[in-house]
Amino acid sequence: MSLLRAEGVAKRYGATVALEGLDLAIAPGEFFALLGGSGSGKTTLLRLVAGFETPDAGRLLLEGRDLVPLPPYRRPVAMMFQNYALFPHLDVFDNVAYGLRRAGVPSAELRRRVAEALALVRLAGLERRRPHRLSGGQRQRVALARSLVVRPRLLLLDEPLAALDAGLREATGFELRALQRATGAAFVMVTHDQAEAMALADRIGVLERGRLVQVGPPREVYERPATRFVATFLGGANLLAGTVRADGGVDCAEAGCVLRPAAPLARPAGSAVTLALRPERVRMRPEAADRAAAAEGEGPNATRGTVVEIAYRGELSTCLVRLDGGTALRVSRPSAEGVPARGTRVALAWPGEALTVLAD
Ligand SMILES: Nc1ncnc2c1ncn2[C@@H]1O[C@H](COP(=O)(O)OP(=O)(O)OP(=O)(O)O)[C@@H](O)[C@H]1O
Repeated sequence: MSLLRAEGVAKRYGATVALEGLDLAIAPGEFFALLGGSGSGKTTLLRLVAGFETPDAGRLLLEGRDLVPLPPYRRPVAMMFQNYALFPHLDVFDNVAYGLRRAGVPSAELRRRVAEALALVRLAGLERRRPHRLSGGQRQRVALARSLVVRPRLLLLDEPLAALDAGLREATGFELRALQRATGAAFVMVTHDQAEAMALADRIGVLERGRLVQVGPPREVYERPATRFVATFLGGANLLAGTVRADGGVDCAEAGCVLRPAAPLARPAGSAVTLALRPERVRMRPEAADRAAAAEGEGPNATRGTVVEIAYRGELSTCLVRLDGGTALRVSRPSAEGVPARGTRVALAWPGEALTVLAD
């Protein structure tokens, strides 16, 4: 049985539709990432589940029980806010103990559970510090301890890593995963960072203007995006528009070749279609390098162009290749393999399974 079920959940603020008929099921112990651009409704969904807002329509069930009539503190749900929302006048111990005191937990048990939570986030020894004397990473861990000490079945995290610097973010991400495994709670994390969502989550849900447009494991969502938005939001796919041929291929003037996906398209000849092509799936060779390259730029799924820009991104470099038809294609490859210089004529080719047909 799923831990949390959202059925047809809708929320608007005046004329603004924040969420529209949203259906979602979260499994016990799952790490789920809600991914979407600014204003897509991510925080609204968390606030509805936590009980800080009421849905206009639809149902929210936790283990089959209706959550909506319950006040926030009666829900087996904790929320960690983006700015951590620590009490500045309370020290670490009292910040973490807050929820237990409110629930009337006796003091011996309270001390034991706070110690346990602080050990879990590796903050033992800092009990008497106030938040302003902690680093950003330590504050984040106090906020986590405060959320976990109440032993929620579900922890909601709003951009938990956003306030940390890049170096700390990856390490903290690993810690979040380890904490999630250790506690067995389901985590639902909101983020606008696709790399973070893919690295941490068991499943990703992509929100676009209040609608969940795709839900699935990171690899599936990345490799088989359902819509243009998902294709470009996750990893910046190339979008190629064309017309379906009678043989199931696609005439694509902008690519300057016929596109041939792994399976022929079952759409009427002449219909318009858009396909996604991931930058890292495109092979690229200098045009005159050898005979193989001369053949590589011809036939289906192959074209030619000129490297016009190169962006070095550490592990990967992305080249912008201006095709002879005028369109620019993004092509990335491991920096260690070397990248052709700007101005180099290149032959490009890709396998049929690198093409994904989009719904819109
Ligand atoms: N209290 C409110 N009053 C009016 N409009 C609101 C309120 N809260 C959210 N909205 C609107 O609802 C929509 C969804 O907002 P939400 O905060 O859920 O987005 P988000 O995906 O979390 O965005 P961000 O990444 O920028 O935090 C936005 O258009 C926002 O302006």
